[in-house]
Amino acid sequence: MRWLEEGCLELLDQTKLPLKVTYLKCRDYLDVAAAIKRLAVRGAPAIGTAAAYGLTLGAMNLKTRQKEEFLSGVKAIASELSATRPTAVNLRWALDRMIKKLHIDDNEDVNSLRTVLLEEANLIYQEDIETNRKIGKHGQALIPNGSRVLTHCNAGALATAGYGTALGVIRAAREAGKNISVIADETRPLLQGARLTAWEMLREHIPVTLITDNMAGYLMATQKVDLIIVGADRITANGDVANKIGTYSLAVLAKAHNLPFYVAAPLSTIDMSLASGAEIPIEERDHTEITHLDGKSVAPPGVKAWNPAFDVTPNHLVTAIITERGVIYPAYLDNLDKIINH
Ligand SMILES: CSC[C@H]1O[C@H](OP(=O)(O)O)[C@H](O)[C@@H]1O
Repeated sequence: MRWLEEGCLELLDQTKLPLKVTYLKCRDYLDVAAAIKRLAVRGAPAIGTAAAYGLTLGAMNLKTRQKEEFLSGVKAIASELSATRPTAVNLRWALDRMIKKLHIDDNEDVNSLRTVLLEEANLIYQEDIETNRKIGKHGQALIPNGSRVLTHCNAGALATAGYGTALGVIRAAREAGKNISVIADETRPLLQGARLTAWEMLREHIPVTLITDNMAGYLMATQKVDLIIVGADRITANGDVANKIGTYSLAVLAKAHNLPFYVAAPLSTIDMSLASGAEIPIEERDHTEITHLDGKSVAPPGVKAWNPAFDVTPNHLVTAIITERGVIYPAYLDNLDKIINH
């Protein structure tokens, strides 16, 4: 994504990848909200960053010059953007951070507040890339040379402002000269692994092998993988992890096969207000994402389908959480508060 000087947000339309590289020009917050809802932009940090720019666009299009009216208008837009997807906490984190910027200096007029919002959105964007590089630096130390790394969904540059979280660790390991290969779960139903992770890796000549989700167990049983690394959409105070549906199954399999299971995520993904994963709102999406493939029905008409977009991996199945501040091991999670707030 990039902010264009004429005052619009340009988004790579991820629903069209890998076959088409096309861009959306968002000129109002409603364009961004629609893009988030249909996963044209997706991935916890990416939707937070896009929402920050969406709020900026909304504020620019508010006609009022009256400050109180402007502030309540911006807050209403933030609520609409926040409601687009319930699970990734980065969406709310980014919007809350933007709103907080509007109360610092009461002498600001509406126009200067618009500038404050754009500057904060740019900061969120730049910091996310820096954060991902730090996650990569800490995480690559855990990846032995020659590792075959299984990942799920897409936690790459496409899911962030750039560089990626789980794929950022892979990028950092390769930048450190390690010979790393990737195995990508296709990640039904929306195929983020097949369409997006494979695309990112191939573009950078990082060896990648695509598998269907139901092959992961046999891959581990036949010793064709050395470790698993995934992203996250929300991590609770006890270290439970919400991530793309299918992550929990991988974590159970990793435990059964005694393989390391790493989660790479920025601290903005950690929600200390929730004690455990049972409290995480899990997005349920339209059943046609399951019954149809590329617009064509693959199931008998009228069949019911259950389509939770995420699941929750309990902390005891997580080997470590890799953040920009370092690696957190579940056994020390009671220090999470100190790590986040030190
Ligand atoms: C870097 S966090 C990416 C995270 O978000 C994805 O979900 P979605 O594609 O529905 O936005 C998936 O859970 C990834 O791990």
